[in-house]
Amino acid sequence: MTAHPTPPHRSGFISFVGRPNAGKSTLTNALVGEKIAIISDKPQTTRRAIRGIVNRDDAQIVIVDTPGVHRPRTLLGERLNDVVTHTLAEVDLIGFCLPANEKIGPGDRYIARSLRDSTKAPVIAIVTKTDLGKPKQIAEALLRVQTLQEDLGREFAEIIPVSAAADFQVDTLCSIIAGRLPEGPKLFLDGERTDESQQSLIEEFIREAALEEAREELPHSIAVSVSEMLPRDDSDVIDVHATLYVERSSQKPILLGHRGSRIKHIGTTARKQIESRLNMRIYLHLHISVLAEWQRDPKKIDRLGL
Ligand SMILES: Nc1nc2c(ncn2[C@@H]2O[C@H](COP(=O)(O)OP(=O)(O)OP(=O)(O)O)[C@@H](O)[C@H]2O)c(=O)[nH]1
Repeated sequence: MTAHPTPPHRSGFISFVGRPNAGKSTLTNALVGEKIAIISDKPQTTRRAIRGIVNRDDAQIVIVDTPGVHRPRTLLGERLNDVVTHTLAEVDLIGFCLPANEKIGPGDRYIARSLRDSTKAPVIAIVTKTDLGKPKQIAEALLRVQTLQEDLGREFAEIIPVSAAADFQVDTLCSIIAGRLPEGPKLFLDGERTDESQQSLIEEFIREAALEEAREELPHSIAVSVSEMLPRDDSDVIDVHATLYVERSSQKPILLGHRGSRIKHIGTTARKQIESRLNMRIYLHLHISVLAEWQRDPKKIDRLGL
């Protein structure tokens, strides 16, 4: 009997791109197995590159979840696009997410051309949300995807249908990604799932809770900044002070709710998420402040660390 040689360990970075709502965050979470990127029904909720790490016996996959590439309309949009281009130039692999239940549009072609211009990394076409389509539609979607190769300027390394929601082919995708990373040792220690700072994660969780509450009224106008995290002397509780920024004073009461009921609810939801995900005990002090037109002002964006 001949012993099989152990396959080499691989490690590297992958970034998922795709237009808003393509399912990038959900896929990241399905692969990493923990809620790290924030998810929302509203597009453009992912504001910064968040890394999730998948540790396997044969590979370590570091996922850099980028905001959707899109034509910038505001300064914040431009910054997000800068982050994206910067990130794309440095990754080993790209996963281009294309929802099975939607036609390929100008947005997808724009992304394909951005990829052509900004990276030489292999691109895997991932047809997402297959649970939303019939087999015939999925087959058609897989064919349609190939037309993007013209804009991409090269062939896709793979084309694979997945559903993060129905856990269809997520493991297969994981193996494909692992197999395409360069040989190398682990880049992050075991047990580490994200290198995003605790504070940023806390901000993301609060923002997600606020979006859940005020989805209809304030789709994009909420930013969150943690100002202080103070450990208590007499217990392991940490007092976290955070501010939710809205753009207009008329938006303040929306977040406050009747007698502060909404902000209270946001606080409870966020605290529970933070405590269970980050394994810490906190007391959350939430404040609401108006930062007028923060999306268009570079100084204000800097203040929020975006
Ligand atoms: N049915 C179904 N819905 C999905 C699946 N993946 C994602 N979704 C939903 O699609 C919506 C968008 O998913 P996200 O993961 O936030 O998409 P995204 O590409 O990260 O979006 P942005 O952050 O806006 O760029 C959410 O409502 C998800 O619940 C899936 O496999 N099946």
